[in-house]
Amino acid sequence: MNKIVDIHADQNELHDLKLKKQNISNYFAKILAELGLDLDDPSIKDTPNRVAKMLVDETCNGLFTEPPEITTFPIDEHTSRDLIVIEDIPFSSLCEHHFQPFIGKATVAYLPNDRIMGLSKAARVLDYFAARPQVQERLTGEVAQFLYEQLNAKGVLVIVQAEHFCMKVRGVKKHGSSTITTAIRGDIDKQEVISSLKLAGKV
Ligand SMILES: Nc1nc2c(ncn2[C@@H]2O[C@H](COP(=O)(O)OP(=O)(O)OP(=O)(O)O)[C@@H](O)[C@H]2O)c(=O)[nH]1
Ligand SMILES: [Zn+2]
Repeated sequence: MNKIVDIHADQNELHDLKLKKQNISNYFAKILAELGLDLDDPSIKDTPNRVAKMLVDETCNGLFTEPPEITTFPIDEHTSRDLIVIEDIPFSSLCEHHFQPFIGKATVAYLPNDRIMGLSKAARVLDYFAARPQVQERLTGEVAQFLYEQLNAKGVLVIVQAEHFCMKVRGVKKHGSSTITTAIRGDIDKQEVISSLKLAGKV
Protein backbone atom coordinates (compact mmCIF):
# COMPACT_ATOMS: atom_id res chain seq x y z
CA MET A 1 0.00 0.00 0.00
CA ASN A 2 2.81 2.36 0.94
CA LYS A 3 4.48 1.66 -2.38
CA ILE A 4 1.32 2.56 -4.31
CA VAL A 5 1.00 5.80 -2.36
CA ASP A 6 4.68 6.56 -3.09
CA ILE A 7 4.22 5.96 -6.82
CA HIS A 8 1.24 8.34 -6.85
CA ALA A 9 3.22 10.94 -4.92
CA ASP A 10 6.09 10.63 -7.41
CA GLN A 11 3.71 10.98 -10.35
CA ASN A 12 2.09 14.05 -8.80
CA GLU A 13 5.51 15.63 -8.25
CA LEU A 14 6.54 14.91 -11.83
CA HIS A 15 3.29 16.43 -13.07
CA ASP A 16 3.82 19.54 -10.91
CA LEU A 17 7.38 20.00 -12.19
CA LYS A 18 6.26 19.54 -15.80
CA LEU A 19 3.60 22.19 -15.31
CA LYS A 20 6.12 24.49 -13.62
CA LYS A 21 8.49 24.15 -16.59
CA GLN A 22 5.67 24.85 -19.02
CA ASN A 23 4.66 28.02 -17.11
CA ILE A 24 8.24 29.28 -16.80
CA SER A 25 8.81 28.62 -20.49
CA ASN A 26 5.71 30.67 -21.38
CA TYR A 27 6.79 33.57 -19.12
CA PHE A 28 10.33 33.52 -20.47
CA ALA A 29 9.05 33.53 -24.05
CA LYS A 30 7.25 36.78 -23.17
CA ILE A 31 10.50 38.28 -21.83
CA LEU A 32 12.32 37.36 -25.04
CA ALA A 33 9.50 38.79 -27.15
CA GLU A 34 9.60 42.01 -25.06
CA LEU A 35 13.32 42.22 -25.84
CA GLY A 36 12.35 42.13 -29.51
CA LEU A 37 13.87 38.72 -30.20
CA ASP A 38 12.46 36.52 -32.93
CA LEU A 39 10.93 33.45 -31.26
CA ASP A 40 10.72 31.71 -34.66
CA ASP A 41 14.50 31.92 -35.08
CA PRO A 42 15.71 28.30 -35.07
CA SER A 43 18.44 29.19 -32.58
CA ILE A 44 16.03 30.85 -30.14
CA LYS A 45 12.76 29.00 -30.54
CA ASP A 46 13.64 26.39 -27.91
CA THR A 47 15.33 28.87 -25.55
CA PRO A 48 12.26 29.35 -23.29
CA ASN A 49 12.09 25.56 -22.81
CA ARG A 50 15.84 25.34 -22.22
CA VAL A 51 15.75 28.08 -19.60
CA ALA A 52 12.76 26.48 -17.85
CA LYS A 53 14.50 23.09 -17.83
CA MET A 54 17.75 24.62 -16.58
CA LEU A 55 16.01 26.44 -13.70
CA VAL A 56 13.79 23.58 -12.56
CA ASP A 57 16.11 20.61 -13.18
CA GLU A 58 19.47 22.24 -12.44
CA THR A 59 20.16 25.69 -11.03
CA CYS A 60 17.05 25.87 -8.77
CA ASN A 61 16.59 22.14 -8.35
CA GLY A 62 17.24 22.31 -4.60
CA LEU A 63 13.87 24.08 -4.20
CA PHE A 64 12.06 20.97 -5.37
CA THR A 65 14.07 18.13 -3.87
CA GLU A 66 14.86 16.69 -0.47
CA PRO A 67 18.27 17.28 1.13
CA PRO A 68 20.80 14.46 0.67
CA GLU A 69 21.00 11.57 3.12
CA ILE A 70 24.20 11.85 5.13
CA THR A 71 25.99 8.51 5.44
CA THR A 72 27.91 8.34 8.70
CA PHE A 73 30.14 5.71 10.28
CA PRO A 74 30.67 5.11 13.99
CA ILE A 75 34.01 6.07 15.50
CA ASP A 76 35.93 3.22 17.14
CA GLU A 77 38.98 3.43 19.39
CA HIS A 78 41.36 3.52 16.38
CA THR A 79 39.62 6.37 14.56
CA SER A 80 40.90 9.94 14.78
CA ARG A 81 38.59 12.16 16.80
CA ASP A 82 40.38 15.29 15.66
CA LEU A 83 39.53 17.89 13.11
CA ILE A 84 38.46 16.76 9.63
CA VAL A 85 38.79 19.25 6.77
CA ILE A 86 37.40 18.77 3.25
CA GLU A 87 38.82 21.63 1.28
CA ASP A 88 38.33 23.31 -2.09
CA ILE A 89 34.97 21.81 -3.04
CA PRO A 90 33.92 23.63 -6.22
CA PHE A 91 30.33 24.84 -6.57
CA SER A 92 28.13 27.19 -8.53
CA SER A 93 25.03 28.94 -7.29
CA LEU A 94 22.63 31.65 -8.38
CA CYS A 95 22.69 35.16 -6.91
CA GLU A 96 19.12 35.95 -5.94
CA HIS A 97 19.48 39.68 -6.61
CA HIS A 98 20.33 39.56 -10.30
CA PHE A 99 19.94 35.86 -11.18
CA GLN A 100 23.59 35.76 -12.21
CA PRO A 101 25.81 32.87 -11.16
CA PHE A 102 28.33 33.02 -8.37
CA ILE A 103 31.00 30.37 -8.44
CA GLY A 104 33.76 29.34 -6.13
CA LYS A 105 35.02 26.81 -3.63
CA ALA A 106 34.01 25.78 -0.15
CA THR A 107 35.94 24.26 2.71
CA VAL A 108 34.04 22.21 5.27
CA ALA A 109 35.70 21.43 8.61
CA TYR A 110 34.16 19.51 11.47
CA LEU A 111 35.04 18.10 14.82
CA PRO A 112 33.31 14.71 15.12
CA ASN A 113 31.45 13.57 18.18
CA ASP A 114 30.65 9.89 17.79
CA ARG A 115 30.40 9.52 14.00
CA ILE A 116 32.34 10.50 10.89
CA MET A 117 30.69 11.47 7.59
CA GLY A 118 31.12 9.95 4.14
CA LEU A 119 33.45 12.51 2.55
CA SER A 120 31.40 13.09 -0.59
CA LYS A 121 28.42 14.18 1.52
CA ALA A 122 29.91 17.60 2.26
CA ALA A 123 29.88 18.27 -1.50
CA ARG A 124 26.34 16.93 -1.86
CA VAL A 125 25.07 19.21 0.90
CA LEU A 126 26.86 22.18 -0.67
CA ASP A 127 25.34 21.39 -4.08
CA TYR A 128 21.88 21.01 -2.55
CA PHE A 129 21.86 24.42 -0.85
CA ALA A 130 23.61 26.04 -3.83
CA ALA A 131 20.87 24.87 -6.22
CA ARG A 132 18.51 27.79 -5.57
CA PRO A 133 18.57 31.57 -5.62
CA GLN A 134 21.00 32.46 -2.83
CA VAL A 135 23.19 34.99 -1.11
CA GLN A 136 26.62 33.67 -0.22
CA GLU A 137 26.18 34.33 3.50
CA ARG A 138 22.99 32.23 3.67
CA LEU A 139 24.50 29.40 1.62
CA THR A 140 27.46 29.28 4.03
CA GLY A 141 25.22 29.23 7.11
CA GLU A 142 22.80 26.64 5.72
CA VAL A 143 25.59 24.17 4.92
CA ALA A 144 27.12 24.63 8.40
CA GLN A 145 23.79 24.29 10.23
CA PHE A 146 22.67 21.23 8.26
CA LEU A 147 25.94 19.35 8.80
CA TYR A 148 26.09 20.34 12.46
CA GLU A 149 22.63 18.84 13.04
CA GLN A 150 23.02 15.76 10.84
CA LEU A 151 26.45 14.76 12.16
CA ASN A 152 25.75 15.53 15.78
CA ALA A 153 29.22 17.10 15.45
CA LYS A 154 30.98 18.97 18.23
CA GLY A 155 31.53 21.80 15.81
CA VAL A 156 31.40 22.75 12.13
CA LEU A 157 33.13 25.53 10.22
CA VAL A 158 32.31 26.33 6.60
CA ILE A 159 34.38 28.75 4.53
CA VAL A 160 33.14 29.83 1.11
CA GLN A 161 35.09 31.87 -1.40
CA ALA A 162 33.25 32.95 -4.54
CA GLU A 163 33.19 35.34 -7.46
CA HIS A 164 29.86 36.94 -8.28
CA PHE A 165 29.02 37.50 -11.91
CA CYS A 166 26.68 40.31 -10.85
CA MET A 167 29.88 42.11 -9.81
CA LYS A 168 31.94 40.93 -12.80
CA VAL A 169 29.81 41.36 -15.90
CA ARG A 170 27.46 44.16 -14.86
CA GLY A 171 27.17 46.87 -12.23
CA VAL A 172 30.60 47.69 -10.78
CA LYS A 173 32.32 45.21 -13.19
CA LYS A 174 35.11 44.25 -10.81
CA HIS A 175 36.74 41.20 -12.35
CA GLY A 176 38.85 39.09 -10.02
CA SER A 177 37.40 40.31 -6.72
CA SER A 178 36.07 37.49 -4.57
CA THR A 179 34.09 37.28 -1.34
CA ILE A 180 34.94 35.05 1.61
CA THR A 181 32.23 34.05 4.08
CA THR A 182 32.46 31.82 7.14
CA ALA A 183 29.89 30.14 9.37
CA ILE A 184 30.63 28.39 12.65
CA ARG A 185 28.25 26.11 14.53
CA GLY A 186 29.09 24.58 17.89
CA ASP A 187 32.58 24.43 19.28
CA ILE A 188 35.37 24.47 16.68
CA ASP A 189 38.62 26.38 16.70
CA LYS A 190 38.97 28.54 13.57
CA GLN A 191 42.74 28.86 14.16
CA GLU A 192 43.09 25.07 14.22
CA VAL A 193 41.33 24.85 10.85
CA ILE A 194 43.63 27.52 9.46
CA SER A 195 46.67 25.62 10.82
CA SER A 196 45.57 22.43 9.13
CA LEU A 197 45.04 24.30 5.84
CA LYS A 198 48.54 25.75 6.30
CA LEU A 199 49.93 22.26 6.82
CA ALA A 200 48.37 21.29 3.50
CA GLY A 201 50.04 24.35 1.92
CA LYS A 202 46.69 25.97 1.26
CA VAL A 203 47.17 29.27 3.06
N1 LIG B 1 25.59 40.35 0.87
C1 LIG B 1 25.47 39.90 -0.39
N2 LIG B 1 25.24 40.78 -1.38
C2 LIG B 1 25.18 40.29 -2.62
C3 LIG B 1 25.35 38.92 -2.93
N3 LIG B 1 25.25 38.79 -4.27
C4 LIG B 1 25.04 40.01 -4.75
N4 LIG B 1 24.99 40.92 -3.76
C5 LIG B 1 24.80 42.38 -3.79
O1 LIG B 1 23.43 42.69 -3.71
C6 LIG B 1 23.35 44.10 -3.94
C7 LIG B 1 22.05 44.47 -4.59
O2 LIG B 1 22.09 45.86 -4.58
P1 LIG B 1 21.05 46.85 -5.22
O3 LIG B 1 21.57 48.21 -4.93
O4 LIG B 1 19.66 46.52 -4.77
O5 LIG B 1 21.12 46.48 -6.77
P2 LIG B 1 21.89 47.22 -7.94
O6 LIG B 1 21.42 48.64 -8.04
O7 LIG B 1 21.74 46.40 -9.17
O8 LIG B 1 23.37 47.20 -7.38
P3 LIG B 1 24.79 47.21 -8.12
O9 LIG B 1 25.22 45.78 -8.20
O10 LIG B 1 25.66 48.02 -7.20
O11 LIG B 1 24.61 47.82 -9.48
C8 LIG B 1 24.57 44.46 -4.75
O12 LIG B 1 25.41 45.25 -3.94
C9 LIG B 1 25.22 43.09 -5.04
O13 LIG B 1 26.64 43.17 -5.16
C10 LIG B 1 25.59 38.04 -1.87
O14 LIG B 1 25.74 36.83 -2.02
N5 LIG B 1 25.65 38.57 -0.62
ZN1 LIG C 1 24.53 39.05 -7.32
